[in-house]
Amino acid sequence: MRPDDLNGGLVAAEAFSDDERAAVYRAIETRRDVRDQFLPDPIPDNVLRRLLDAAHAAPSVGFMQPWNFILIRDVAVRQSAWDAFSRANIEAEAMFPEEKRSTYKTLKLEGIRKAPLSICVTSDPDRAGPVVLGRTHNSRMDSYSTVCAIQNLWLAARAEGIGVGWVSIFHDADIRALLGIPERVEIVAWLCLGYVDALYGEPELAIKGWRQRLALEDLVFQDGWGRK
Ligand SMILES: Cc1cc2c(cc1C)N(C[C@H](O)[C@H](O)[C@H](O)COP(=O)(O)O)c1[nH]c(=O)[nH]c(=O)c1N2
Repeated sequence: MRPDDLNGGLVAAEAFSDDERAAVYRAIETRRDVRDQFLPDPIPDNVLRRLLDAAHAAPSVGFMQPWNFILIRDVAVRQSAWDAFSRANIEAEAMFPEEKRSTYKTLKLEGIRKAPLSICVTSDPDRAGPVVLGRTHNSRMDSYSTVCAIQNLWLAARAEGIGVGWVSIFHDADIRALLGIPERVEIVAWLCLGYVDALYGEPELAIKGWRQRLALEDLVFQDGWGRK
């Protein structure tokens, strides 16, 4: 819409109905990071398109839309990604204090081979030229934009009965080489996607005793850092 159009492009923005609002909060509250509950059923193209449309509707700094979505169904490619995860996960375990290592070892932290689809989400810092509106004073804003796209996809997937798991335990260089991603492009996420018929009611890491949800009251300050 051009700026001289009637209403300047504005459309009505009434609050959602009770049911619509409940659905939005339900998606937010029941979204989970999925590692093991994936069913093998493929995600139909039209459903995948809805998820990608949701991601592509995300806010982005200067409207730069820095994301790309590399769809990976190939079993051999997913196996190589799992190998990269597996090597890194051994290193990861050793980084924790000794008393946490045995618990760490019991955690399932990826679903790369079980989920029928992986999506590697990348962020291209050069998408909108060297000077980007809103990124002028903080160069990380393009990555943050891409994370917004991932969250949109994650929530839309919940509404579709599709689980999503974010995997970040790998050396970038391994995934970069595997998928031919240029050096200048940032790898933001490896996502595992598949239909699910069960989800944990709380974060799996909380249920398995790794870490509990913090009290919101402790995280909200009034008019300055630390002021309750
Ligand atoms: C940036 C980023 C990176 C990762 C994750 C998340 C995010 C936001 N999470 C999932 C994470 O553990 C999970 O979100 C929390 O434990 C909270 O659980 P729910 O997402 O509410 O189920 C995650 N989980 C996992 O098993 N392996 C991983 O490598 C990662 N990496």
